[in-house]
Amino acid sequence: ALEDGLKKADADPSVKAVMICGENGKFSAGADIRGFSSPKTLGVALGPIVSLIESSEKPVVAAIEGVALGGGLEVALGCHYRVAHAKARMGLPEVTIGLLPGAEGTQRLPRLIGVPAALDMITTGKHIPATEALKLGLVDEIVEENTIEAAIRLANKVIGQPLGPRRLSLKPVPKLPNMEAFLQEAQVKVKRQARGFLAPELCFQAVQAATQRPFAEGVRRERELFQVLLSSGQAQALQYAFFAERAVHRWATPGGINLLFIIFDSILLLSLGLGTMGQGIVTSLVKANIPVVALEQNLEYLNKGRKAVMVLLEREAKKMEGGAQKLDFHNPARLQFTVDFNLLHDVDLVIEAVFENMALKKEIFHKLSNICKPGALLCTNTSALDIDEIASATSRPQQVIGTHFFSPAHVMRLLEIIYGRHTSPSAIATAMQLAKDMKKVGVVVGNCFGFVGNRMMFPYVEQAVFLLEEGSRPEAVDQVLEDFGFKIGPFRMSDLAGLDVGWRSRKGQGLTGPSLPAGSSARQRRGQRYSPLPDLLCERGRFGQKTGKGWYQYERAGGRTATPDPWIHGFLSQYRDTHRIETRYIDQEEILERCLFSLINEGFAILAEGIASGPEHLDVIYLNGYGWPKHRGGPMFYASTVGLPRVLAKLQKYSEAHPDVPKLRPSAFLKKLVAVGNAPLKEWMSYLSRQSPKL
Ligand SMILES: CCCCCCCCCCCCC[C@H](O)CC(=O)SCCNC(=O)CCNC(=O)[C@H](O)C(C)(C)COP(=O)(O)OP(=O)(O)OC[C@H]1O[C@@H](n2cnc3c(N)ncnc32)[C@H](O)[C@@H]1OP(=O)(O)O
Ligand SMILES: NC(=O)c1ccc[n+]([C@@H]2O[C@H](COP(=O)([O-])OP(=O)(O)OC[C@H]3O[C@@H](n4cnc5c(N)ncnc54)[C@H](O)[C@@H]3O)[C@@H](O)[C@H]2O)c1
Repeated sequence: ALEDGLKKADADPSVKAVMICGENGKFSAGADIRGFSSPKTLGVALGPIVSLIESSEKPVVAAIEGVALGGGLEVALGCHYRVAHAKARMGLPEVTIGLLPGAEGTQRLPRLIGVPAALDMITTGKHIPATEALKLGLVDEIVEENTIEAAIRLANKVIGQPLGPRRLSLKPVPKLPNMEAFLQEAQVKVKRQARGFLAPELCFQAVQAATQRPFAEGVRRERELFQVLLSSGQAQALQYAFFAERAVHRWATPGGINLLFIIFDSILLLSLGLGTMGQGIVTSLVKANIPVVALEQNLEYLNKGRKAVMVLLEREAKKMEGGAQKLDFHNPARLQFTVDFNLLHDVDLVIEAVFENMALKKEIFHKLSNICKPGALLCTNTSALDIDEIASATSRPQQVIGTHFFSPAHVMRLLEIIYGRHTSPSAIATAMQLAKDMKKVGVVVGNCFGFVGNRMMFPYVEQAVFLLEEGSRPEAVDQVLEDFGFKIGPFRMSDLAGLDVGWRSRKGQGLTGPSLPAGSSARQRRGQRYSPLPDLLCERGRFGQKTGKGWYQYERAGGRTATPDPWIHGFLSQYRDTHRIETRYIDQEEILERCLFSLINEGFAILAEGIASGPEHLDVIYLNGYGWPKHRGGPMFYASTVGLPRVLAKLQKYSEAHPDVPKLRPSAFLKKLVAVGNAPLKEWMSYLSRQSPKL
């Protein structure tokens, strides 16, 4: 249509100028992402159309409202002028779906805004607001009112002016005094951050081509690189993740009705407990412009919590400087700190984030149930405790729900929303709306120990520790998983989170500590293999970063630089001697498979139990809460790319070698999917007779 319209306009002598706009207040979100997996649309090339726009003998002006992203922005770059609405956003986000701008954007953008800014936009995919676009010279004008009228005004003004200087393909790339050095440094940075993710590096190469070759050759290079990415499994994984994230948003009642909710800017929300999690939750709520009351158990904790929240908010406010939105946190009507439980009367929603202790949580929920107004929703941030048991302490279990934030809560996007036996659909819908308003990804899951994310994480960490018993080292295991793409491996992660957290939980479960029955075997619990290694470290005060020692050593307590610790190596070999474990060399493949396949196996069990509605839910949780490498699409997608028969065969092999480890025993659901012929991921759930009871 664009091509036809342009040709008509060019041929019609009564047309003096052209304005291109989008419909319904949006310029364009770029190419249809679904088209990349459909051979039918693959023949359609946008680049030549952008060139056609640019070569028009009549001035073409883009009127950018809403978004101009990807191919949309590339169309705008082909125009001779760009007018944007002040609220519009622009970007080349192709990298986030595993691609690069494939319609000549990598060649035109550096010519317009210079290499550093173009490289930043193209390799990160970030969206920039119109105000920043104006500063960069990406747009010629921004307007508060009618963008289309403004674009037509500009078009009329420039009729008859020479178009050559406005054709970006004819412009040279602005020179830098140190272009070579700049590019070298930029490439190192891109490579370091990519950790096996191809697209940022190929984006870099395309921009580099713009600095080294004439426009037409640069375009050829862009096309070659685009094809490499298009046929890579990584692009498929990221595009799957794009739609998976949107699919988990579509939440409906059993009757198919998507209920709606409270308008959050008019409600008062209470955050209870201002520790690590409470601080991040309050910060996120303030950022989302939701009025909040923060409550602590006493003044000492309150003052400590208030100080920490203020530091976080000041930092956030700084980041937002120059943008359209301001953080309003000095106004007591927006943020209040208190130790007075009477303030609970007026709140519409409570998020409890006190210590992870069932007795305390029940006491608090009993109190909340008595004090809060009847309609108030009561949410708990527990990491693993039973939502039904917490709800049983209230007279309104239908309004009790788990809202599991991830640390740091003002940064991590994931919000696991856990419904209990009695939780009402409107409570679930309200929690989903809260996630959306906080710009988080809400994923609704069922109630079980550890819910989805932590439950899948347990076998992964368990395998990592078993591998140490059998002969590996923390740094070797971490290296394999970091090479796979995780930001940090399981041992660095444990050191960061604090080994004492798991220790407390295991004591609570009677797996270690004073409640462990006398005479228990050191390496067996309830008939299953158990590793006391993490407990032994905790008994020696090695809690990780906070104590300066854990699986690694650190420069000081609170230090962040992990160094392999000879003490740990000696301790492990002594431990193996004590328990007569024969040390063996464990290769990278075994490390990777035992850690990942045990996690995936648990995912299949979760699906079969109806704890999650589909594999996309598990993947979205892992991509947004657990640092699973995005270009691998999430654990269940990864399993589908490895092939379920291979995952099953490997689990069978490891399970035979370790019969006392139930988490390695292949789940019945995985076996079924293999038996029906390695069903594609989209069809997995159709092989389950029982769907989730409520969703
Ligand atoms: C024109 C020729 C195409 C032929 C293909 C052949 C290729 C060969 C030639 C190469 C040409 C390359 C061109 C270019 O360089 C490549 C691209 O443009 S890739 C696409 C780049 N754009 C994006 O990545 C934008 C992605 N979208 C977003 O970021 C957000 O959706 C948004 C636009 C900011 C809006 O956000 P929200 O308001 O929060 O809404 P949702 O995110 O929930 O979206 C609503 C709805 O729209 C669907 N959707 C959004 N963008 C796309 C898209 N680009 N393609 C397909 N679908 C899109 C989204 O999925 C939601 O629908 P739902 O999934 O809920 O049904
Ligand atoms: N830390 C994490 O990484 C993480 C991640 C997800 C979920 N969680 C969960 O979040 C909850 C809080 O964890 P945390 O790490 O923030 O703990 P924390 O120990 O840092 O903070 C708990 C806070 O609760 C306060 N508190 C205790 N009793 C109270 C009462 N009666 N009234 C008001 N405040 C009270 C304490 O004073 C303390 O400040 C736990 O359930 C935990 O399992 C923690």
